[in-house]
Amino acid sequence: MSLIDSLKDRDRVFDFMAPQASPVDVRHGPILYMEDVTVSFDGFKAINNLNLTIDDGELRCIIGPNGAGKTTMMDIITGKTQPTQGSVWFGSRHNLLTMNEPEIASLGIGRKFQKPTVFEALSVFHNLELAMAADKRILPTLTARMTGEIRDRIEEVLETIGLTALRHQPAGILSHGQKQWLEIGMLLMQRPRLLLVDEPVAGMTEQEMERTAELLTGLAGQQSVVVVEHDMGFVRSIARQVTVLHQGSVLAEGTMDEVSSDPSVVEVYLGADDGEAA
Ligand SMILES: Nc1ncnc2c1ncn2[C@@H]1O[C@H](COP(=O)(O)OP(=O)(O)OP(=O)(O)O)[C@@H](O)[C@H]1O
Repeated sequence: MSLIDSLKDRDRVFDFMAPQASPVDVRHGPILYMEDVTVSFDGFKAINNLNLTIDDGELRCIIGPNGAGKTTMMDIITGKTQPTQGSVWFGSRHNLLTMNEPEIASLGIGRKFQKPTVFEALSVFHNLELAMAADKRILPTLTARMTGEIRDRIEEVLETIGLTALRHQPAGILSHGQKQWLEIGMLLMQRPRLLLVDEPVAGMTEQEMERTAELLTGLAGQQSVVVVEHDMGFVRSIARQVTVLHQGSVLAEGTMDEVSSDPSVVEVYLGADDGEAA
């Protein structure tokens, strides 16, 4: 019995992961639009009048010192945190502030947390199959043809994440970097429109970082990708457009060269202990 067969009765467990159709309307504007967003924690503004737009297919890097509000910003987009004020739209149709986390995930917003959470005892292939099995558009009507399509999709994703040769290996034996790619692959199985990726290269070797740069730049275009990252070398290697957050607001936006020569950015980074923007 295949893993998908054995999971047929368990799909409810994965409700929060299962995307429906993705009717995101980007004909007249960006895929993500945040306007005047503020989040207060006991009076402290972790996000303060934040304005941010992400275009369809764009790869955007978000940088900023510790406590700048990067995680809170992602929590708002995914529905984990509700802002005190402002608006957040996914395309021109979906007001994310009226939706809960599972509804937002089902629109096609995937989030990759810093620590990989793959199923270590399962093979690389079965991890991807499991991610697809969460898709309720497929599960109730699973047929031989659909199973073939799932296999094709798994092959495609294996190729994208560079793990084809390791498909039958248990995920537990993968390196840290390979686990990160597998988890990105698990998100890709559901064809997200927007991927939020938190510190993807923390703990990676130089070689893994290079491969991750190729992977993320290759994904852009097919979906929008927002990367929060502290490693400035990595950001420089992938970023076309960089947004610098500071004290919950956008401090600067532009190419890496533009933001790293911006005096206000230099000042913020010189006053911080987690790296330089140059
Ligand atoms: N639930 C919460 N209650 C109170 N304060 C919070 C809460 N969540 C975040 N904060 C505060 O909000 C500010 C922004 O935090 P956030 O984690 O979003 O920053 P960050 O840019 O992701 O930082 P880092 O780079 O260190 O991960 C910080 O000062 C943090 O202490």
